[in-house]
Amino acid sequence: MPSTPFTPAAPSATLAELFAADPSRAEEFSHDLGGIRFDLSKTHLTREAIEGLDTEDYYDALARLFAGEVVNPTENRAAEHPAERGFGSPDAVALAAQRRGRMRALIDAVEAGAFGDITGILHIGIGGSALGPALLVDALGRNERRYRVEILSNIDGQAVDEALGRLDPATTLVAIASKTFTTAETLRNAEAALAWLQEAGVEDPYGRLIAITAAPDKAIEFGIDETRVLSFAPSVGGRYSLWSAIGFPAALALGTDAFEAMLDGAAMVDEHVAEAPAGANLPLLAALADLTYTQGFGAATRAVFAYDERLRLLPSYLQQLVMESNGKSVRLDGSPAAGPTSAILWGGTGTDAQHAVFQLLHQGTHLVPVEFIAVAQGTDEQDPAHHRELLLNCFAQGAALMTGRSSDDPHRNYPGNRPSTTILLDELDPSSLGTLLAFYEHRTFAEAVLLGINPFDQFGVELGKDMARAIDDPDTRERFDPSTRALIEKAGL
Ligand SMILES: O=P(O)(O)OC[C@H]1O[C@H](O)[C@H](O)[C@@H](O)[C@@H]1O
Repeated sequence: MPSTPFTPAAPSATLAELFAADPSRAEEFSHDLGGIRFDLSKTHLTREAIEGLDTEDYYDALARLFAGEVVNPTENRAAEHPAERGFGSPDAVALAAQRRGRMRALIDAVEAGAFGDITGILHIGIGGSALGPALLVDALGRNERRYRVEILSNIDGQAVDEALGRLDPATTLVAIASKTFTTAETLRNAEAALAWLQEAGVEDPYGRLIAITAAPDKAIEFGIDETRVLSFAPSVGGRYSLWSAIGFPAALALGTDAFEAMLDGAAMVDEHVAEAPAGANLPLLAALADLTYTQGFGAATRAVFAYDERLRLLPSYLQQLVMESNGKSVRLDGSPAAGPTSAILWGGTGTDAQHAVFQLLHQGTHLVPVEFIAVAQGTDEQDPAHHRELLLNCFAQGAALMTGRSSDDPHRNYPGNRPSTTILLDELDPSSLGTLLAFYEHRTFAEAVLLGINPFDQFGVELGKDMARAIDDPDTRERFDPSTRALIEKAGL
């Protein structure tokens, strides 16, 4: 990890000037990988900034990541999610493959009718145990999903009722997904699902439960038979876990071949970062652009807009990946971070967002680097005219942000010079989605290395959990502040 923090400066040239100075800019700053065009040319990245980047620490850290060394020192752990895709120590790769074989066998058993006539799956999990599977199923299983999949995350009883209401207890499997198998929301919702099966008179309700966890003993303690516990390595972080058994509902709904294709698509990025020189290493370039905006330009946020309904869950998936990883204030050695770390990631879908939040992007006082994600090929079912307009809108927004339009009337003046990255997938399929998500993982990792922070712990979420326990106990509740005590009283708790 770097001993001096990396702080890129904002280049003085505008985007228009950068394009004017270099006729090959569009080409030079666009790269293709796994059927995806990554166009970074409308950012303020410059050849000088790339050449000036000291990448020794990054490639060292990458080698340690792939070797299964401890890259998460605050928890004394490796981060072995790439092993799920074949990149890691031989032991980790072999173990991941063996566990995937068990998942496949369980899916085969479901299909062979071992659980009766199953038509739906209730996947209970939260955070990294829900966002990835939800995205995969929503993005890839809209037209050909083989099972009805409901993802239940929130502790809110309304969410429980709604999810259960869409399923038939007689033909539903319940997957309880929790890395730790201690998460309060997930366990509470699992109890509710079990009661639902019992009340419906299902003969062997426990026999319908599947556990997905890195703590198999706890799942067995819960009452789930060992044969139905799918495990994954504790060194796979929650927000990096969709490649493991956490992806079970997607593998079931989309088929194991599709799931494997997604892993292969992700492996392309592992291979890319390991081999590409810095000037062509896409996640590293994107991380450099990110830091140029947070540190050089003082941008607090970064916005991601999916110009494809199938990717509408991408922003929320990325929020956890990016902000839980790099939303830190201290460096690896505990010293304060030298400047801003992760941008606040937000976003939505195009074209909806154009009619809601783009005003601020075009004329507001905040600089917001924007990311557009689009798919060149629409679905077979879709009217091509709609898809054409969707894409044209997407590209028009990037152009408008960059070029602006001057007017003597300040209200009608568009300053331009507002950056965007465009990620254009040839088509959306398991492989390209795997590539896209692994690109974001590696970008987040590269950014952490350049900042000298640990992207793999998340102590920030623990305090609230402790307080939630303490607030439920009348003895410790008394020690809470007057505002909180008054709220509890007002709510009648
Ligand atoms: O999978 P689990 O152990 O149930 O954890 C679920 C989620 O909750 C935690 O609070 C963490 O912030 C997340 O990183 C994690 O994905």
